[in-house]
Amino acid sequence: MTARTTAPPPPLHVRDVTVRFAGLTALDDVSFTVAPGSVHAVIGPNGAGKSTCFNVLSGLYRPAAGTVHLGDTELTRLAPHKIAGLGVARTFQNIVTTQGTVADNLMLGRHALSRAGFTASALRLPGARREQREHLARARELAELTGLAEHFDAPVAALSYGDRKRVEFARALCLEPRVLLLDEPVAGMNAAERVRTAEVIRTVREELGLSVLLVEHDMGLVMRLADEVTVLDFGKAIAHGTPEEVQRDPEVLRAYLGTEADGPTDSGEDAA
Ligand SMILES: Nc1ncnc2c1ncn2[C@@H]1O[C@H](COP(=O)(O)OP(=O)(O)OP(=O)(O)O)[C@@H](O)[C@H]1O
Repeated sequence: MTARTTAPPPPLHVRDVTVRFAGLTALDDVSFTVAPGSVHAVIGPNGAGKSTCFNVLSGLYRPAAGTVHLGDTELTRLAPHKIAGLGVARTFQNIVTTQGTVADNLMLGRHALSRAGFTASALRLPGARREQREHLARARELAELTGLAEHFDAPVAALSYGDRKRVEFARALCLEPRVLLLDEPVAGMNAAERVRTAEVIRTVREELGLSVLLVEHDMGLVMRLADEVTVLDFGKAIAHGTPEEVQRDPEVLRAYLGTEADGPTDSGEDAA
């Protein structure tokens, strides 16, 4: 029994967000909405503002203007741990765990949800022990869902790169998010690992009913997985729509260097 959420997640609204670094406008009045339970991708050429957008959503950057809301709750300018606590969890592009076992890493994710205090856990009081067992059972379920069950007690350092990246993914899921932000989830993976990760993302969305917002350069993954795509270019949102719509959008083709051949097309050898 993996499903936890009974109600669909609230929509995530990004409204008129602007971020400036000295003279550079990294995000310029960007708006989009991640619909409940959807997979929404943010794409764009290098330097378009995708990471900046993620950093605003997860509380690492404060926008000069604009707001982010999860349903009616405003997230703008909250600290990252508060945003995570409100149900928006993220993975990082370049952080891949090498310490401890898979179980240890997933339990770190559960730690934020722990009701028993540190002292009660350290003293192994009965309530804390029960809670610990429940968290471990849930961590095991999420390891199964992300294809890591057979490695649950294995040291992370012994896993393949793709499996290690999925440990990060599973750890974010351990926060029981309603919206999951995935920053280049298949970056650096080989073709087989990309296919596997795409399947896992699809399964997780279906089983847990959460919304997924992803930044990804692998257009095969984006085109097959996303319900909706927002295209950024030089900090502006130049297109929104289904993968098919944005692939045909002349503005998008121009942003990806002018011709259809250079555009965000699916090469056919990518994920899923
Ligand atoms: N901390 C920062 N200080 C100054 N400029 C920054 C900072 N972070 C990003 N930028 C600039 O803001 C713009 C948007 O960068 P961002 O990293 O968001 O783009 P991106 O779409 O994620 O690019 P990539 O696909 O290459 O990762 C770029 O011109 C970048 O150089």
